[in-house]
Amino acid sequence: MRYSVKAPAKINLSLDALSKRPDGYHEVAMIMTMVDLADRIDLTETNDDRITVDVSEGFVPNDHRNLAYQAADLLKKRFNVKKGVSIYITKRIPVAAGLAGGSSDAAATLKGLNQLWQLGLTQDELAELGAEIGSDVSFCVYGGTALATGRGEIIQQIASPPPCWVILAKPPIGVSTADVYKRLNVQDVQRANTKEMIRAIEEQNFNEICQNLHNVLETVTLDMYPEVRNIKEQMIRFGADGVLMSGSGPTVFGLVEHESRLNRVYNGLRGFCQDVYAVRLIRSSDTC
Ligand SMILES: C[C@@](CO)(OP(=O)(O)O)[C@H](O)COP(=O)(O)OP(=O)(O)OC[C@H]1O[C@@H](n2ccc(N)nc2=O)[C@H](O)[C@@H]1O
Ligand SMILES: Nc1ncnc2c1ncn2[C@@H]1O[C@H](COP(=O)(O)OP(=O)(O)O)[C@@H](O)[C@H]1O
Repeated sequence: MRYSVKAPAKINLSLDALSKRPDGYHEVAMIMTMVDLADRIDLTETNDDRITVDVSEGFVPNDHRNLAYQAADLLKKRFNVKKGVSIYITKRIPVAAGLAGGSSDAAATLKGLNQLWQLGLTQDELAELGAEIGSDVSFCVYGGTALATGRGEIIQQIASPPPCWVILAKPPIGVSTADVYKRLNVQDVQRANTKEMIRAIEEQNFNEICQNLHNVLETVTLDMYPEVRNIKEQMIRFGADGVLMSGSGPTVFGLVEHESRLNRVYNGLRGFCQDVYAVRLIRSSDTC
């Protein structure tokens, strides 16, 4: 038996870190939404009670360190599954980019194995299991657009933003999420306007969404990597309507309302960056 699942990338339209928790994580308030740049997870049931992982890109681990492996291992142990699975990951999402590629692969594996092994788990149960793998996995189980709080695992789904293009530009650096959070001083950052961002999305007000783009982790990553600051400046220079770094970076995204401006922004960024993508927001009514 085989089962294939798409694993879309996410961008953070707003990311606030409110405090440092006793467990070492940060209390966050984030608005996240999916774009149609996705990995593909192919799951093939085996009878040898083993989990194997192969990845189309060599620099992603294919053992217990892979988040898709961890998702399969969690389900096998928690539900005493004796069958095995061969996992093939076709990577399209840049790695260590602030786009939750690994987290989305884990979420897609949870959803796919729930079907393949007929576990009968609900989406909420899968999201709860996902939180044991990583803070972004719960959101990736639900998809759509959501307010994420706690360490990122408490999900309240909200309306989809109005349709627009998204230019993603990832400079050739890998950023450690842990390192960025470690360097963050939550007392010393300008708060994000989370409520205003939610209202702008619910009112489908594209200009207000662009005005309320805010990511407190930029203060760390832009100081560590000036090339990220430069990409932001170029995105604005070539005419994106709204610009922000996604997650812990280094990917910068530009929101573009009208397709007529898309090529100028895309081609402009290609002059500064190899990894540039023109993608669309996935509205929750879209199939994925
Ligand atoms: C920054 C964000 C924004 O969406 O995404 P990415 O940039 O990774 O895509 C997320 O908060 C990343 O989520 P995720 O990548 O799943 O983080 P985890 O694996 O759970 O944690 C990695 C490390 O980041 C730090 N961490 C993570 C989440 C959080 N709320 N506070 C933290 O301090 C911790 O040091 C933790 O050990
Ligand atoms: N399925 C996976 N895809 C990508 N990276 C993975 C995966 N499993 C584990 N990793 C590891 O996770 C880190 C990057 O995770 P990723 O989700 O791509 O970045 P980010 O958290 O910045 O969005 C890398 O160190 C990579 O080796």
